[in-house]
Amino acid sequence: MNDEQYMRFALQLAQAAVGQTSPNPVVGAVVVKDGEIVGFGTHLKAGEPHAEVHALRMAGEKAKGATVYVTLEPCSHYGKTPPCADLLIEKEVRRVVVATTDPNPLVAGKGIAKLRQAGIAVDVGVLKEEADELNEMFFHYISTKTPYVTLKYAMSLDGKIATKTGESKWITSEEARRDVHRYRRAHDAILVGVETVLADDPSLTVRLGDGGKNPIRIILDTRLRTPLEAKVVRDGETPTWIVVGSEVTEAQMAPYREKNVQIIQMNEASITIPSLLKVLGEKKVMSLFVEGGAAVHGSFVAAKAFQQVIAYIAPKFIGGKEAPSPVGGSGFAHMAEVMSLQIKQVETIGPDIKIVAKG
Ligand SMILES: Nc1c(/N=C/[C@H](O)[C@H](O)[C@H](O)COP(=O)(O)O)[nH]c(=O)[nH]c1=O
Ligand SMILES: Nc1c(N[C@@H]2O[C@H](COP(=O)(O)O)[C@@H](O)[C@H]2O)[nH]c(=O)[nH]c1=O
Ligand SMILES: [Zn+2]
Repeated sequence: MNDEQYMRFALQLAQAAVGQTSPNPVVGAVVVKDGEIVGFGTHLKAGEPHAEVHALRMAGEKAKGATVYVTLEPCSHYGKTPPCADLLIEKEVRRVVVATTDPNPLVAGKGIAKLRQAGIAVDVGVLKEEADELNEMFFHYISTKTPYVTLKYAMSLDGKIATKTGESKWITSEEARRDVHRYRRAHDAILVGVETVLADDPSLTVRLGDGGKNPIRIILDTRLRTPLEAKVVRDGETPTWIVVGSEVTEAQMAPYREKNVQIIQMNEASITIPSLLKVLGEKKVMSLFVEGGAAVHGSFVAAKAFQQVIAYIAPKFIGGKEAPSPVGGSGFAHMAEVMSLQIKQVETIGPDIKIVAKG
């Protein structure tokens, strides 16, 4: 096997933990000695050992003089765990192959420098694109301190997200909805507007597909209109945060606090997206899955405050001038102002189409 094949294995190991390591990145590591894989590991959970620690522990004595493949630059700082660069030096590995550097200001090239100062050969950039893609949410968060934002909507072939009477169950198939739940699991938080809560009474949990942890549920609700009997308030499945404007009174909030709902009060009468993202970033929300509805998507698009869009299109016609389309709000008046995206992926899921676009 060559460098790329060993790194591909390390990437697969990292991929296995996607959605479970926040606020840390996913990382995989493989130890090779005389053409034989003698150790491998992945970072499973923030605060637990890093990928390199698991791989070197498994390699034991064979780590000496070995080559180590790791999908992210070995850390060089004392976070919740000791630095991996020091461990690699202590185990006297001969060579380290790194897919991509770590933009975390605490690391950012220091890990590689430390290894080279200790006389260890370091090569950087093997399968860099794949490694960057794997941690694009972490990299965005660690460099902007605001969550990586994914917008998601499901619409009919004629561009409607509900009928004119507000019905929307279901537009897309079970398979497409299962795919959505995998995105819910991979994000720290899921966000909808109070109109969606009033129309669908959604639970916003990860139920279909292969399980995984529930994201925090965030409801944009300027005047606190979320019903107390809504599932997101009373099901206790996962934390619910309701974001309200500055006019909401303590008396209005009290009944929600009693139900362990966290209220985030902005210091503006209306909620602006940039200030919301700043507050969520401070609360260590690294990634945000915005599931609509139209008004909420409208505010994120107007602020151009998202990194990717996942659109599901069902082969159905809903029709009707009043039936809502995915992005509401005031919209751009002129073509010169509209936002251009890049299509990254087009695939069919059951009877539906899925399109991934990047801002
Ligand atoms: N109506 C559809 C969607 N509707 C998405 C809504 O925002 C809301 O999340 C739904 O009511 C799902 O709620 P729950 O969390 O499953 O209880 N999303 C989809 O992907 N397809 C559809 O057909
Ligand atoms: N998960 C991971 C790394 N994560 C890096 O270390 C930081 C977390 O450090 P700590 O708080 O000690 O867990 C995280 O922000 C990221 O920069 N580094 C690695 O060498 N290998 C790993 O497996
Ligand atoms: Zn580390």
